[in-house]
Amino acid sequence: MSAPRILVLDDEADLRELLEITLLKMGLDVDSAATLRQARSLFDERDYALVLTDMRLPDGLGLELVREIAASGKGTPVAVITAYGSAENAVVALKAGAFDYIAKPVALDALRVMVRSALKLSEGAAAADGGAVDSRMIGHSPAMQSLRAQIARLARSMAPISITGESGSGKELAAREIHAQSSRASKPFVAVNCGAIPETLMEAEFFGYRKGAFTGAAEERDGFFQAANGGTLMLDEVADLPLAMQVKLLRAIQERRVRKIGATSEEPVDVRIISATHQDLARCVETGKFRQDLFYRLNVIELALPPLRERMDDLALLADGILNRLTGPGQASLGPGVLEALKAYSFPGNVRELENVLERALAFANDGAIQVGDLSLKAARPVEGGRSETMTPAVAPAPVPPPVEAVQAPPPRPMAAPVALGPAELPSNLPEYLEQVERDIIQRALQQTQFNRTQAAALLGISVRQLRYQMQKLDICAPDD
Ligand SMILES: Nc1ncnc2c1ncn2[C@@H]1O[C@H](COP(=O)(O)OP(=O)(O)OP(=O)(O)O)[C@@H](O)[C@H]1O
Repeated sequence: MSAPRILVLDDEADLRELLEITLLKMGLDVDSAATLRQARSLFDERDYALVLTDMRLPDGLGLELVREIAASGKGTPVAVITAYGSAENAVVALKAGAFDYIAKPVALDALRVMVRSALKLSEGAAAADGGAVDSRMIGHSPAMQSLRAQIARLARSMAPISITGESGSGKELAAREIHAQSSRASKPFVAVNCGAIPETLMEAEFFGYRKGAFTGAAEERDGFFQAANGGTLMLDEVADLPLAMQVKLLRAIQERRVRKIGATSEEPVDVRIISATHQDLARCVETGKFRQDLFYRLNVIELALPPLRERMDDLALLADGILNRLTGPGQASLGPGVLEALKAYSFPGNVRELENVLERALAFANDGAIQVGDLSLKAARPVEGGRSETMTPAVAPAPVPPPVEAVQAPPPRPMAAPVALGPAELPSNLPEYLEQVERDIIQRALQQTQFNRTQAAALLGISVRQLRYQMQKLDICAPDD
């Protein structure tokens, strides 16, 4: 079998030669061109495993070739070579359908990594992995079909993706799916909840540290970037990143290099970034909470997940899939009227809430047959500012109590409500009293939101990080802890 063939398009003879030699040494065949015209005619004649093009050419822009190849339907990955510091060009090329980019001066180690990644795509390795991916993503609604098609397309590129969608709508699941269908599938997928890391630990967590870099650094440790090397790093709740960390992250993404705390040199990292948030990032930029340059970098391609209430056609399939996962195939079922009751509910907590509702209902159900009375659907309440008006009216909780002999619901978590004080009364121990009040309020918010920390934090007007910190301090556990 002949070696994969690469098309190199660059008008600088020196750089073209360097690229040719590097690729030949990798055992690949190379054709090269110095103008767009030559490249077009070569591309029409042959199939390439990768096209590598400079941006500025004597007879036009490399971007034109990117667009033409994307429209050709051949599925050939194209990577662009951008001038040093012209991050904007890279973003434009990625948006136009480029698979990846590499900045001048071309670092040969990074070039090799990129080429190998492109080859995996061309060899169909990704298709083999991706096609047979054991997908957990359920749904046949038009919204889900379009989402699947977008995921398949995005999996073939290195472009940073920003996933938006309400809490529990499946943002992390979609990110995992993109990774699983990509040429990076055999490498790690690392998901980081940016809202859960204390600010003081952020740099160490993201970039790692050398032994002795600070008090307590007894061993050298990798950060998230090193852990995700070769794979995908998902930055969940990215809007919660403090501004100082945003600067460092932008640098790491742009340079594709990170420096461990205490290290004197940087190390290259090959990581695809997927970010997610349930907040409006553009709005965060307007209010100065999020850096515009980082927003621009992360938001190259946006993937919007529909809320569950906008794809109720999927409800039966989803319920089936969730019940199968919880009890095993065919062990649980929905009784008369249950699906209708679920469909009439607005699911502010989306698929996660559906999972919780079904799990709880199962605890009440006889022999796995869930009845309307086993569902306890909450009155809808606003999830975040401004969202509530889009919700459909909620169903009142069904009045039928579970039969006495039914499986007992899990015992409620102990809630030490604070002792109410009379108007003239003072607590004998103020810190203890305040702790009790705080614990009681946090527990109530968590129970109201079925332990969805993001929603509970929003209800209480604090960040998820603050909520996690308080939960830890007050020793409040969620069922999934
Ligand atoms: N289409 C789907 N099919 C099956 N399960 C799904 C689907 N979408 C979401 N889920 C499930 O719902 C739960 C929540 O999904 P996920 O964690 O991906 O949501 P999220 O949007 O990232 O939530 P958050 O905003 O709180 O981080 C998970 O258990 C996930 O497996």
